[in-house]
This record gives sequence, C-alpha cells and structure tokens, in this order.
Amino acid sequence: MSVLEVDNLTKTFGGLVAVDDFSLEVDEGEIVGLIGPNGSGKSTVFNCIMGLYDVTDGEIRFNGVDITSDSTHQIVAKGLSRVSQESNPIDLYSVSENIRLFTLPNSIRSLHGGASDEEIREYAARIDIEDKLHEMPSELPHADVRRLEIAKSLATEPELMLLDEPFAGMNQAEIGELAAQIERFREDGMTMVVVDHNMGGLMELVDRVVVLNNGDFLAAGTPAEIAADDAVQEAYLAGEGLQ
Ligand SMILES: Nc1ncnc2c1ncn2[C@@H]1O[C@H](COP(=O)(O)OP(=O)(O)OP(=O)(O)O)[C@@H](O)[C@H]1O
Repeated sequence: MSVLEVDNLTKTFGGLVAVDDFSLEVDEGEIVGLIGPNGSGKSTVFNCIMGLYDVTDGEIRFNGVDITSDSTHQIVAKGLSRVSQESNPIDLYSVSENIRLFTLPNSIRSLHGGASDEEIREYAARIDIEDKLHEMPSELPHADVRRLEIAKSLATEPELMLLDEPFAGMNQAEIGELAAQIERFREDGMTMVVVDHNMGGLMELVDRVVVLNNGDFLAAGTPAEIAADDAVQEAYLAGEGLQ
C-alpha cells in the first residue's frame, strides 16, 4: 500500500512554476530517491508535503488521508518528518536538549517536559551520536551536526522521513556510514524519500529513483535504469552532470 501519494502537485511562486503537475507514490518500506538538476523543484516538493508551502494545485495523501491543507504540526503528528538541507541546532543547548525539543510537540510528553533521558539516548543511538549527548552543537564535526538533525527528526517518531541532501559535505567514509544507518531505519519499519546530489551514495541506497526536471516529472526507474537513461543524462549535462 502507498504510504505517500502526491497527485498532480503544482506550486507556483508568482509567475514561476517551481513544480508542474508532479505525481509521486511511495510504498511502505521503500527508499525512494528524488533527483534532478539544481532548481528542479525537489525541495519545493518536500516543503509542500510538509505543509510549509501552500499548494497551488493537486493533492497530497499520507496513509490514504488528505493532508494537503494540514499545518506542519498536524503533519508531523501524523507521522511525517523532514530532515532539512540546512542544519539549525540551537547553539545554546546541548545535543541532548536539542533532541528533547523535538519530543515536545507530543501532548502527553510535553506535560512531563519531553522525553526521558533514556528515550533521548535511544534516539541518538539510532544514528550513533549517543556519546555526544552532552556536547554543544558548535563542538561537533559537520557529519555529527547532520546526524543531530536526523536525531531531531527521529525524536518525532516518524513513519515516513524525507531527507534533503543528507550526504552533503560528507566524505566517502561518512557517506557509507550514513547510508548504513539509513538502511537500519528501513529495517525498523521506516519509509524514506531521499534527495541528494551525491549520486554514488544515493544510487547505492535507494530502491527506486524519480527524476524531476524544471518542476516536471522526467523519468522513474531503478538506479541502473536511471543511470542509463538518455533523457536524464541530457537534463544533467545541461547542469552539473550525473556522476
Ligand atoms: N520560497 C520561494 N520563493 C520563490 N521561489 C522559490 C522559493 N522556493 C523555491 N523557489 C524556486 O523554485 C524553483 C525550485 O527550487 P527548489 O529549491 O525546489 O529546487 P531544488 O531541486 O531543490 O534545487 P537544489 O538542488 O539546488 O536544492 C527554483 O527556481 C527556486 O528559485
């Protein structure tokens, strides 16, 4: 069954059509890659799904329920979460406190000041930063700051996670580690959509790839099919190239 259905999504900014009649279905337990040259509309699709942008046209359903007009808070409460391409930890708070903040929207927990220390440790352990809980974000190397962003997202207990450029700025070893951690989330029952420009890391990880170009659906297939697709190669050659 489809966990996420994006039907004929259109998003305009004034005269600019950022996403043009785009559809996407994601099945339970899948890891889908959403790729496309710079400015093709990938982050806009994520922002529409998360209720951060008003949708111009189309419908978005999560587990069969229309969430198109829901607020971000309602969408997160239903089990969707996004790891943004920018890291924005609160520098005055420790890693642990940053994660705890994301457990607060849950009304039962908020009465008790968020998740317990043990629960925070478990979220951090899922992304291997449990030994960094007492550090400040500014003391962390880049890869751990990105892992903290993922831990914050895990703390909302998502069923479906949207990851926007998780591999950006990471070296090959860090990309391999993160891909293995993301694979573990799937084993724990999570469904994911991943946007990234690092084709090596992404193509190894995903089951299926959907390609956007100028806000339009261009192609879909297995990583091998997409790597060999002439239209995809052409779209990328106009930009940064498909590596
Ligand atoms: N808030 C906004 N206001 C106006 N235009 C926007 C806004 N957000 C995105 N756009 C425009 O929509 C188009 C798609 O942008 P988007 O960021 O979704 O692309 P992307 O595929 O995620 O790009 P990248 O890979 O560079 O992150 C671009 O032309 C961008 O300038």
